Amino acid sequence: MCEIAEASKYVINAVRTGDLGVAGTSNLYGEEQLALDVLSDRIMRKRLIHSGVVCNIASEEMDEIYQCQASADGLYSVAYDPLDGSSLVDVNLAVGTIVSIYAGCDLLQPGRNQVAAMYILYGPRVSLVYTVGDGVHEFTMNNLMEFTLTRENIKMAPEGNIYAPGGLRNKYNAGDEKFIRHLEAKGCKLRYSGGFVPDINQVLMKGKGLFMYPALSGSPNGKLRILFELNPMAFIIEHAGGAASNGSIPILDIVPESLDQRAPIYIGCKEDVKTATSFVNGGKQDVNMAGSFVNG
Ligand SMILES: O=P(O)(O)OC[C@H]1O[C@](O)(COP(=O)(O)O)[C@@H](O)[C@@H]1O
Ligand SMILES: [Mg+2]
Ligand SMILES: [Mg+2]
Repeated sequence: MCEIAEASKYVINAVRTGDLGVAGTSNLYGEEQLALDVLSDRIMRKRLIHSGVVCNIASEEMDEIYQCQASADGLYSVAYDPLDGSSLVDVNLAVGTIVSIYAGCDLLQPGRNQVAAMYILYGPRVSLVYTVGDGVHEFTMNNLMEFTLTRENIKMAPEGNIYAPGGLRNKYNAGDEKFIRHLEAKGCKLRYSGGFVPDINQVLMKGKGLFMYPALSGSPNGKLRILFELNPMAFIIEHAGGAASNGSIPILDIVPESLDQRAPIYIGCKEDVKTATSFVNGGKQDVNMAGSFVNG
């Protein structure tokens, strides 16, 4: 984890001053890679190899698992998104690195088996949030580029009034649309940046609210990736007292079958996630066209 923290210093340097162009290659999702995606991936991989404690690595920007060492003895495997939200760098919005860590060599395990998860947020300040299953803690980078502890044992309220909804709303299914109307009728504030790391960080640090990226028409599994994005964030949010669901089961209980598997997600305060899933599953509440809601 210290090696990852070190790597983030090079990633933030690349974000601040690096080439904003495309790399001319595409990743395993067929998405065009930016030069910054490729560089951040290389920085992370190099540090993880250098750590000497990693056997397998998988990343959003690599086509297959990279084996650092063959033996699993006392070693860890790491899945990561080196530069989440990279298409926001050119408009100077916040981006981040997301990391998931397992003991041994197997990366296709339910997220609940993670031994640690962390993210680094490159915003106006650089912060690092992690859990090893014993509380969620935040470090902030100081002017010497050292991380100092700024918040310990971060906890979320049972429900909140912020929502961050991803995906085109005209592609939402009826349950998700009703849920959004329910939030609007309740007076919740829309706060969506388009970067998963800052959007999750906001919900976690304010301690209230929910992020969702639901199934869309034509994309039944939404957009976000289980291994590189959803599992680490779900692990952190659950350890802060929140919840994360794909609409039916906890994200952390999904057994992944492939590296590139995606899932819909509702993540944040426990009660908010519960309400979201009840709407998605055609629950009790209904909202009329004017936006006020009625029980039915
Ligand atoms: O542009 P949309 O559809 O709102 O999607 C936003 C989501 O896509 C992402 O940018 C995907 O991540 P990458 O930049 O790593 O591809 C997330 O950070 C964010 O939550
Ligand atoms: Mg990503
Ligand atoms: Mg990415």
